[in-house]
Amino acid sequence: MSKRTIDEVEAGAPVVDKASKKKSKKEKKEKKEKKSKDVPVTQPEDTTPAVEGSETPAEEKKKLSKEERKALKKAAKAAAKAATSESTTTTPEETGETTPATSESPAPTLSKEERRALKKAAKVAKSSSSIPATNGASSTAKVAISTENYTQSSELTDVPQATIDAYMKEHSITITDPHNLNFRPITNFSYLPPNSFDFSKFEAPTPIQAATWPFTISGHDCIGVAETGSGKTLAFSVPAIRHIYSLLEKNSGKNTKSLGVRVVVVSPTRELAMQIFEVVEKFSTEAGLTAVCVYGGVPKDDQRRLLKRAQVVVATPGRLNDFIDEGSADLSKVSYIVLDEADRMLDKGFEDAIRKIIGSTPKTGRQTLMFTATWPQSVRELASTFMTSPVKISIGDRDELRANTRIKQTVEVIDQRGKEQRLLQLVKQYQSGSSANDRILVFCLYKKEASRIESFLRSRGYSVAGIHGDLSQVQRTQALANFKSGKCPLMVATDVAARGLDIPAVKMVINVTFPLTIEDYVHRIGRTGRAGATGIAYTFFTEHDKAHSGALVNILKAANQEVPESLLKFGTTVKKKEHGAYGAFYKKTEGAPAATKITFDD
Ligand SMILES: Nc1ncnc2c1ncn2[C@@H]1O[C@H](COP(=O)(O)OP(=O)(O)OP(=O)(O)O)[C@@H](O)[C@H]1O
Repeated sequence: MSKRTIDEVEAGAPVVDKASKKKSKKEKKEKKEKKSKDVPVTQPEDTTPAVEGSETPAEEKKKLSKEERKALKKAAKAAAKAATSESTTTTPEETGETTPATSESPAPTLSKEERRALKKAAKVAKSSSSIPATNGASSTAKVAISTENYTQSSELTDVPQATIDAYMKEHSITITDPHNLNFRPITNFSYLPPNSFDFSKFEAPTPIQAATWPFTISGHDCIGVAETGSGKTLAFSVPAIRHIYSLLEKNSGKNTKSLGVRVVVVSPTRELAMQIFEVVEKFSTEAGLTAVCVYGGVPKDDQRRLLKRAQVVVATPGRLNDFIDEGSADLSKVSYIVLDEADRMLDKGFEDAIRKIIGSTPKTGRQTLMFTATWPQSVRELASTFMTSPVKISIGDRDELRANTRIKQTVEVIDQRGKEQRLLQLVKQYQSGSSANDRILVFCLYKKEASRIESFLRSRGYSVAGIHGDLSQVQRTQALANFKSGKCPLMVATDVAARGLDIPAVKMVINVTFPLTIEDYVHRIGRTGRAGATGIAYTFFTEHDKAHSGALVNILKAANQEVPESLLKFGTTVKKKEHGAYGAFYKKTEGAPAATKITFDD
């Protein structure tokens, strides 16, 4: 439990009866003799947990002498100043946004009186019997939370702590929070701050939405890791729109057009960018905002024109950088940036493009979010260089690579030459009779291979859609639309379709050739079993893929799937994945603050 701070005390320490006041006086005298030089650790300045039924700050201050109040004020100022000067996230004057100071801020140098007042205030707070643990996830009493951009709803505060604990445990939610905030998960849409979002088609927020929203809405950097198909898009889209709302509130009088681009979401593929855009555009339009999707393979003119008046941009890195280079994209006011499929975006192939995009946004006053289903060690160090004291939230044990457990995985060790016939058998078996229109997604590794498999299936009478890099964007978009609508329930794709695509009711994924990385395997099979559904995945494994056998065995075991003997024969050693710049091992940043890690796994 973190120490209570001056902010918390000012925000509302509880009523103190005479007896405790007397005791407090006595303790104060004893402490005074000890002359301790310690100063309580400061909390982030926008974190002001108030205790239910507590006093107002003014009432609380009455309990201190005039000099003590004065010293207290001075101490608070000094603490705030020290915290602000340490924090790398500063407030853009224009928006007046929150500046989350970090718990790593050093204790300021205080005078003797200030220290005394601070101690007294801390003691007054401590002497109350109704002070809960300050960590919302594990405390035993109700805590009302209020920060500049987020106030926990009173209904959520009223939820019994046992219910919150049960929710955290049921969904294996792990929050690593360097700020020691006490946010409860937003387990019901009605607990969100007032908004005009239409959530009517959903019952409740998914765990990644529930757990990240308080942190993202309140303006903190955040890494969200949750299984494929778990609703990460809404997890970052809802706070994105709220972010602009709060900018508008703070800039009342300004119209939306003069805001410029404030929100950027970057995605690794064009199709995923378009899919995210569909979600974001709906919310943006409802809020009277303009969103634009910027991606390659299509003419630039329309995108360029929309960029001039957009507040929200969803983009693939290449095209966005083109626009930055030609001066059509001004990212100098961006204050909310999301890397979706963050580990892919930080991978070698995209790293430079991402550096350039992030480098075009303001260094300070920017909220940076990263979302993914896979979070390999190899990218964590690099990620931290783009973020300020991020809160890390994972659903399930995601420090180790995990596949969605609702997907039934079957691995068949096979001879290279037998792949086509086995593929045909499976398609026949799963697309027959009443299941004739069930969607099957077939993954290949290479574009040429995808074309060949597509032709092969077509030659056997199947209507097949294809999506890979050798096709024009128009062909790709059409193929995906046909697959989504069910017009063409069989699609052959390369890894361009592996990540993020949310295609309704894909019954089965077949990996004809194993992907380049084990993370891609998890993403590929994650095209099925989405939003709580079940799914099936078949993977052909050959001698050529043996470097992946150990990692694949681990994935299968962790998801309680059968591990074939024939796969074990290839060995169980897992090769560490390396990042060119950071090597195979993630090294903790020297001097980083110890974060609070709350794990609810059994
Ligand atoms: N609260 C909710 N309740 C039920 N379904 C939801 C909820 N939020 C989102 N969904 C649906 O869940 C599906 C998957 O969501 P989404 O595509 O955001 O998953 P994801 O976590 O980003 O997956 P991936 O890791 O594959 O990118 C979508 O169809 C979306 O509409």
